[in-house]
Amino acid sequence: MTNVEAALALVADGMTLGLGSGKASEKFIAALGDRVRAGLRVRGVPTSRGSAELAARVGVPLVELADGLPLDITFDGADEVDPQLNLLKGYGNALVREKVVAAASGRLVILVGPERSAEKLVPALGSRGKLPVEVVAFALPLVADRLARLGYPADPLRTPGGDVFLSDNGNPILHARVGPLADPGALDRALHAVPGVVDTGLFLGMAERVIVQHEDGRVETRTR
Ligand SMILES: O=C(CO)[C@H](O)[C@H](O)COP(=O)(O)O
Repeated sequence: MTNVEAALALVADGMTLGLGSGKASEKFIAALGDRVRAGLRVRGVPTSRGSAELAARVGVPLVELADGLPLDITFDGADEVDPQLNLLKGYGNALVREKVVAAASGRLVILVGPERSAEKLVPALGSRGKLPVEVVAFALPLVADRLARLGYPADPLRTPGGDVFLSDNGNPILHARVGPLADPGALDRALHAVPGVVDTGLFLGMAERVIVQHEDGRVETRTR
């Protein structure tokens, strides 16, 4: 059994599902498409243009968030998972829509691995060194300055051509250089207090379970 198969076992006919972004989510969406073509009736709310395109290609019916509320389960990936199942997300730049869709769901189930699973299971969030923060373009200098004062220098993500990258929401994303965070909740609150911050990659107290596929193929489910 793979972590995707373990996740699919949670899906029932008639559910409305949040569809995450990134490689783990893409595997889930592709496998969900197989089930839909075999007769499963579900609807999906995508968290990025990429997930929407893949879901449409594999035959998963999509609905707008307004027509999907309340969602039953969101399946997504993560960049870091701490022992309490707090998450750091957004290396794939879909953090705002991912957090909105997760918050609109009764349950958030996270798929990790097999790629980089050992690296992603961290003792403290921030261990991989990067925290994405989406901001309103006008506020970029202010938020970068506040981050630097907090001890986390940050630069906007750029395209290969050197332009400031814009998310699906049309906003820049600052990548703050962080280390293991002693109090991620305090940092999240401090950042949300800065005008122009749209959201951070800290998903605290949101995940119900994390289904890890270790590099040796073993599947482990962690619940909160
Ligand atoms: O937060 C995300 C995108 O914004 C992804 O869920 C996260 O980056 C994990 O992606 P992958 O499954 O490709 O490792």
